[in-house]
Amino acid sequence: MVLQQDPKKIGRTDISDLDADPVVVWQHKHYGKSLLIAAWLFPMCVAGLGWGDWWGGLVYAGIMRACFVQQATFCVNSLAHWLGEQPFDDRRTPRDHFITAIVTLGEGYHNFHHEFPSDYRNAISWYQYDPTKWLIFLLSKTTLAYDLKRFRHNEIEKGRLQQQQKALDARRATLDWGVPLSRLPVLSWDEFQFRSTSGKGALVAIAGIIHDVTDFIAEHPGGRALIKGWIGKDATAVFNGGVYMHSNAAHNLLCTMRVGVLRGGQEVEVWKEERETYVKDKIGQLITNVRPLVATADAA
Ligand code: HEM
Repeated sequence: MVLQQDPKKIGRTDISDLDADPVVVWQHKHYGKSLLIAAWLFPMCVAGLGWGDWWGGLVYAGIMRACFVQQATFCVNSLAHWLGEQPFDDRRTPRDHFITAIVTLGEGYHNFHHEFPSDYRNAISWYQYDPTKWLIFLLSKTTLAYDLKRFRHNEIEKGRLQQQQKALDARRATLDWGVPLSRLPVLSWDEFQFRSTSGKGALVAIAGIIHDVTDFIAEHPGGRALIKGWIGKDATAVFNGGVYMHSNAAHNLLCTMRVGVLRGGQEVEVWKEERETYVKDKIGQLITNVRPLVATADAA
């Protein structure tokens, strides 16, 4: 910011969008004059015409700029890396924060700017304080159209959703979802049945996963008999609507009882038989009467 850079060394940036924008081109051409008017003459006239204090306005404008605006601008490189969140990408350091935005006239929503550097905005939501966004939106339709074309709403939403997903994943990791499938032993169907009958736990297979329900039999809201009747068997269908469509909470509870995975996936015993679980469709073909399975394994 304080040294004259050699463009040959640092390379050039494509500013065709800015060149195409009459407002930006006008401001660039009349930079010195607009600076004098906006930074000095305008505050001087407000104080002079309003209260007859011409010098006061001038001094105030100078002090404000020296003490506040210029210092505040550098908050982008300090506060913005310290306060707030990173709603678009957490690999880059700048963060979004309302306080920093107020101090820096909108620059505090810097995380967006780093993710989409060619978009002129810092903040994108209407309620976020970014005067540049409002000004350019009002004055220059061309810049807006150019940027929106390149950085579609879709891409911005993806970034937002990813961050929300990360936050959810972090919360999710604090809860017990049972032993991950990858760490469970793989058992054959015969092994599963042998263990169930030889007193090595009350095992029930559901959706290809073996669960030890020993401690839960007495607590089962559907009664002991129903759950006991499925020890050593595949209860996928009955658990998922064949007898009772269990809630998400029941699926989550089930996950905490996992002890193994069935080799070859699930054996849906009920579906092998032609029982009342099958109904005929309009053209007379047999279709299953059981509602679609809830992916129990997904809970992990
Ligand atoms: C194997 C592990 C099982 C677990 C962890 C389990 C868990 C639960 C839970 C938590 C409920 C309360 C309602 C809900 O949250 O959906 C429930 C209700 C029920 N369960 Fe199970 N269940 C299991 C197996 C079974 C089996 C194999 C059957 C049937 C063959 C069955 C039949 C029922 C019925 C009929 C109810 C409803 C009780 C009522 O509302 O009066 N459950 N179960």
